[in-house]
Amino acid sequence: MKKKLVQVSAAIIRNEFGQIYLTRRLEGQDFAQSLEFPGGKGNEGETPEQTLVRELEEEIGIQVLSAVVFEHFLFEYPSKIIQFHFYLVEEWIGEPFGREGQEGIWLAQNELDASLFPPANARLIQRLLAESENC
Ligand SMILES: Nc1nc2c([nH]c(=O)n2[C@H]2C[C@H](O)[C@@H](COP(=O)(O)OP(=O)(O)OP(=O)(O)O)O2)c(=O)[nH]1
Ligand SMILES: [Mg+2]
Repeated sequence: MKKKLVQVSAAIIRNEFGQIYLTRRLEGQDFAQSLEFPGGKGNEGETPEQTLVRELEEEIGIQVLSAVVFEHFLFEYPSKIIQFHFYLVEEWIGEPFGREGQEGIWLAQNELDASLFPPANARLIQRLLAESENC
Protein backbone atom coordinates (compact mmCIF):
# COMPACT_ATOMS: atom_id res chain seq x y z
CA MET A 1 0.00 0.00 0.00
CA LYS A 2 1.19 3.49 -0.80
CA LYS A 3 2.27 5.43 2.29
CA LYS A 4 0.39 8.53 3.31
CA LEU A 5 2.22 11.87 2.87
CA VAL A 6 1.75 14.05 5.95
CA GLN A 7 2.67 17.75 6.16
CA VAL A 8 4.23 18.82 9.47
CA SER A 9 5.43 22.30 10.47
CA ALA A 10 7.65 22.74 13.52
CA ALA A 11 9.69 25.50 15.13
CA ILE A 12 13.18 25.98 16.44
CA ILE A 13 12.29 28.63 19.00
CA ARG A 14 15.50 30.32 20.09
CA ASN A 15 15.89 32.99 22.77
CA GLU A 16 18.57 35.66 23.22
CA PHE A 17 20.67 33.24 25.32
CA GLY A 18 20.93 30.73 22.48
CA GLN A 19 18.54 28.32 24.19
CA ILE A 20 15.88 26.38 22.31
CA TYR A 21 12.40 25.62 23.60
CA LEU A 22 11.46 21.94 23.37
CA THR A 23 8.48 19.94 24.51
CA ARG A 24 8.11 16.31 25.49
CA ARG A 25 5.61 14.26 23.51
CA LEU A 26 2.71 12.98 25.56
CA GLU A 27 1.71 9.43 26.39
CA GLY A 28 -0.62 8.15 23.67
CA GLN A 29 1.13 10.09 20.90
CA ASP A 30 3.58 8.43 18.55
CA PHE A 31 7.14 8.82 19.89
CA ALA A 32 5.73 9.34 23.41
CA GLN A 33 8.36 10.79 25.80
CA SER A 34 10.59 11.96 22.96
CA LEU A 35 11.62 15.57 22.88
CA GLU A 36 10.28 17.51 19.91
CA PHE A 37 10.28 20.90 18.33
CA PRO A 38 6.76 22.21 18.93
CA GLY A 39 4.50 21.93 15.91
CA GLY A 40 2.14 19.58 14.18
CA LYS A 41 0.21 18.50 11.14
CA GLY A 42 -1.21 20.80 8.54
CA ASN A 43 -4.94 21.11 8.00
CA GLU A 44 -6.51 21.03 4.56
CA GLY A 45 -5.89 24.29 2.69
CA GLU A 46 -3.28 25.70 5.10
CA THR A 47 0.15 26.88 4.03
CA PRO A 48 3.03 25.40 6.09
CA GLU A 49 3.55 28.80 7.71
CA GLN A 50 -0.13 29.07 8.69
CA THR A 51 0.14 25.61 10.23
CA LEU A 52 3.17 26.70 12.24
CA VAL A 53 1.46 29.82 13.60
CA ARG A 54 -1.69 27.88 14.56
CA GLU A 55 0.20 24.97 16.16
CA LEU A 56 2.43 27.21 18.28
CA GLU A 57 -0.60 29.08 19.56
CA GLU A 58 -2.47 25.81 20.32
CA GLU A 59 0.43 23.85 21.82
CA ILE A 60 2.52 26.44 23.66
CA GLY A 61 0.46 29.62 23.71
CA ILE A 62 2.75 31.97 21.81
CA GLN A 63 2.05 34.34 18.96
CA VAL A 64 4.72 34.09 16.28
CA LEU A 65 6.00 37.43 14.99
CA SER A 66 8.54 36.11 12.52
CA ALA A 67 9.44 32.68 11.19
CA VAL A 68 12.35 32.06 8.83
CA VAL A 69 12.55 28.83 6.85
CA PHE A 70 15.32 26.66 8.32
CA GLU A 71 14.86 23.49 6.31
CA HIS A 72 12.27 21.51 4.37
CA PHE A 73 12.80 17.76 4.07
CA LEU A 74 11.05 14.44 3.59
CA PHE A 75 11.45 11.59 6.06
CA GLU A 76 10.07 8.10 5.58
CA TYR A 77 8.68 6.32 8.65
CA PRO A 78 7.41 2.72 8.47
CA SER A 79 3.79 3.85 8.27
CA LYS A 80 3.98 7.27 6.61
CA ILE A 81 6.13 9.81 4.85
CA ILE A 82 6.40 13.19 6.50
CA GLN A 83 7.15 16.40 4.68
CA PHE A 84 8.71 18.58 7.38
CA HIS A 85 8.76 22.37 7.30
CA PHE A 86 11.13 23.64 9.99
CA TYR A 87 11.29 27.34 10.83
CA LEU A 88 13.58 29.39 13.03
CA VAL A 89 11.48 31.55 15.34
CA GLU A 90 13.29 34.25 17.29
CA GLU A 91 10.48 36.77 17.69
CA TRP A 92 7.21 36.00 19.40
CA ILE A 93 4.79 37.28 22.01
CA GLY A 94 4.13 35.38 25.24
CA GLU A 95 6.01 32.90 27.41
CA PRO A 96 5.86 29.38 25.94
CA PHE A 97 4.33 26.67 28.15
CA GLY A 98 2.86 23.24 27.51
CA ARG A 99 -0.79 24.14 26.97
CA GLU A 100 -1.74 20.51 26.48
CA GLY A 101 -0.05 19.41 29.71
CA GLN A 102 3.26 18.52 28.06
CA GLU A 103 6.58 19.33 29.70
CA GLY A 104 8.54 22.21 28.18
CA ILE A 105 12.25 22.93 28.58
CA TRP A 106 14.83 25.45 27.41
CA LEU A 107 18.02 23.74 26.31
CA ALA A 108 21.27 25.31 25.09
CA GLN A 109 21.66 24.74 21.35
CA ASN A 110 25.04 23.06 21.89
CA GLU A 111 23.47 20.58 24.33
CA LEU A 112 20.92 19.11 21.94
CA ASP A 113 21.06 15.31 21.86
CA ALA A 114 19.61 13.55 18.81
CA SER A 115 19.02 10.33 20.76
CA LEU A 116 16.24 12.09 22.71
CA PHE A 117 14.26 12.98 19.56
CA PRO A 118 12.37 10.98 16.92
CA PRO A 119 14.65 9.58 14.18
CA ALA A 120 13.58 12.21 11.63
CA ASN A 121 15.33 14.90 13.67
CA ALA A 122 18.86 13.48 13.55
CA ARG A 123 20.26 15.46 10.64
CA LEU A 124 18.59 18.68 11.71
CA ILE A 125 20.12 18.37 15.18
CA GLN A 126 23.53 17.69 13.68
CA ARG A 127 23.19 20.96 11.77
CA LEU A 128 22.11 22.89 14.88
CA LEU A 129 25.05 21.46 16.85
CA ALA A 130 27.50 22.32 14.06
CA GLU A 131 26.13 25.86 13.81
CA SER A 132 26.32 26.36 17.60
CA GLU A 133 30.10 25.85 17.38
CA ASN A 134 30.36 29.05 15.34
CA CYS A 135 28.60 31.13 17.99
N1 LIG B 1 6.06 18.48 16.19
C1 LIG B 1 7.02 17.66 15.85
N2 LIG B 1 6.72 16.46 15.28
C2 LIG B 1 7.75 15.67 14.96
C3 LIG B 1 9.10 16.01 15.20
N3 LIG B 1 9.89 15.00 14.77
C4 LIG B 1 9.09 14.03 14.28
O1 LIG B 1 9.43 12.96 13.78
N4 LIG B 1 7.77 14.43 14.40
C5 LIG B 1 6.63 13.63 13.96
C6 LIG B 1 5.81 13.10 15.10
C7 LIG B 1 4.42 13.01 14.48
O2 LIG B 1 4.33 11.80 13.76
C8 LIG B 1 4.42 14.17 13.49
C9 LIG B 1 3.89 15.46 14.09
O3 LIG B 1 2.62 15.32 14.41
P1 LIG B 1 2.00 15.80 15.79
O4 LIG B 1 1.65 14.59 16.56
O5 LIG B 1 2.83 16.85 16.44
O6 LIG B 1 0.73 16.45 15.18
P2 LIG B 1 -0.33 17.41 15.87
O7 LIG B 1 0.39 18.33 16.80
O8 LIG B 1 -1.12 17.96 14.73
O9 LIG B 1 -1.12 16.43 16.81
P3 LIG B 1 -2.42 15.54 16.60
O10 LIG B 1 -3.52 16.53 16.37
O11 LIG B 1 -2.15 14.63 15.46
O12 LIG B 1 -2.46 14.84 17.92
O13 LIG B 1 5.78 14.43 13.17
C10 LIG B 1 9.39 17.25 15.83
O14 LIG B 1 10.52 17.65 16.08
N5 LIG B 1 8.31 18.04 16.12
MG1 LIG C 1 2.18 18.46 17.75
